[in-house]
Amino acid sequence: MKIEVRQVSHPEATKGFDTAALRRHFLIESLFQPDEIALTYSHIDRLVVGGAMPVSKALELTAPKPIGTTSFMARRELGVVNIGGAGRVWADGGVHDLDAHEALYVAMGAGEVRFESVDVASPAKFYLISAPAHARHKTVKISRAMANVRELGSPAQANERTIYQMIHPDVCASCQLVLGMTVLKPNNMWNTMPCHTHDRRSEAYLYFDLRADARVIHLMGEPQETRHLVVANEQAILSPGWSIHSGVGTSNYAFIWAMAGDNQDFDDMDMVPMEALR
Ligand SMILES: O=C(O)C(=O)C[C@H](O)C(=O)CO
Ligand SMILES: [Zn+2]
Repeated sequence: MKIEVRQVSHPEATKGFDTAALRRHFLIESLFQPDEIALTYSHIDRLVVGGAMPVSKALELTAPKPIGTTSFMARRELGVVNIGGAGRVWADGGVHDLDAHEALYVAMGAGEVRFESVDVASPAKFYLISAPAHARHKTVKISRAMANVRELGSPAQANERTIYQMIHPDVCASCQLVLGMTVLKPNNMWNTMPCHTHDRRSEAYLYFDLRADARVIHLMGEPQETRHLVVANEQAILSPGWSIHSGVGTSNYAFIWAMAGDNQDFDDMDMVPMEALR
């Protein structure tokens, strides 16, 4: 298992970052490595973001030093979304089969967590996102059918998309984590525009189902001081509370968003008027 620690960047420092520094601080380029769990520990809301890609063996989620407890789940909750072939997750004493686009909420105190692919020829790719937790809820599998569905956007704004809220107070209880998947309708390229910030919560995006030769131009930064990251398929971005998080693809794509912080209110956003963006 690998883990990289990223410190918090102040918005005033971020203004002076060149492309390489912006990418080093805010972009996670390689989450899915065969037979590896690759994690990034970010000090924004102590989010742990990563991927587990079991191929020839099962992979166990252990607790390296930055986690600070004897087991990973001792004082944390975990969201898992499979974006690959069929897979299985052992957690909380049970086995949970996860097909593509299915999610699992793993409760604090779940004990050992292990990941396995059903078919070596089509390995599972488990996206992982974890936040500190203070209470034990239920470990629950969330299919797309169980998600809270929100339709947003319009063809005229090239942003028609479906939001599947999966770890959300209307679907399952969690301490901090709120997680979902947004799927752009064909020929619609913009996500989260008009854009917003929410200083009460940090967020992470994992872009996926993007063609290998396509990119998402992800917009970040304070609304009056925007920067961009050029993002490839299966790469993730970290979005501190002060930053907008929006993107436009050169081709169709989907993404998984996840948040943690002071509240779980999806609609608690500070919308940025278009004329304020710089
Ligand atoms: O398509 C969107 O808009 C989103 O998915 C927005 C994210 O869910 C978000 O930023 C929630 O705060
Ligand atoms: Zn947001």
